[in-house]
Amino acid sequence: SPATPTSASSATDAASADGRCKGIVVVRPVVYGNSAIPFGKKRDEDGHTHEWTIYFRPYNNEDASKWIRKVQFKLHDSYANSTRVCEKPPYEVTETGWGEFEITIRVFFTDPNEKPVSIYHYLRLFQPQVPLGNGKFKVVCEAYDEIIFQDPS
Ligand SMILES: O=C(Nc1ccc(C(=O)N2CC(c3nccs3)C2)s1)[C@@H]1CCCN1
Repeated sequence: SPATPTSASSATDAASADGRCKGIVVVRPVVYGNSAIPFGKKRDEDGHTHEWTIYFRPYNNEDASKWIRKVQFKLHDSYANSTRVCEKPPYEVTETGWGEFEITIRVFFTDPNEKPVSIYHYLRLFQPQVPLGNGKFKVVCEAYDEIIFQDPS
């Protein structure tokens, strides 16, 4: 096979037969998690106690749609349409409920060579509290992570 460059002076130098850029690593910092606000009292019609939002976003304020094709949020099966799809930013779902459960976040990429990734977040309604300044509080439970693309297209 033709001699491959020992060091890629640029991504185009490192392109190989399959169109991937060998030796290139792209790191995408992300944040995912949920916020929640208590109603204050249980809602009579369904017993729900909180409004919450589950979200996935780039850590920096970039246009995520350049590398993210869509984001799916798989809620508990008791929710109608329990697989929610965001085709464009913001990648978030706001719902109401009374308890905590695991949500699967599945991220699909614009690069057809990249498989989707699944991220698991346990919805939190009670801790950690963040004061709103008016004697009330919200809950924010989120994590920083990085999506690593090895030899991207
Ligand atoms: O809480 C928990 N699981 C939950 C699953 C779903 C929950 C919820 O909040 N809701 C269902 C939804 C709807 N109600 C009516 C129509 S959809 C509102 S809570 C577990 C149990 C032990 C520890 N955590």
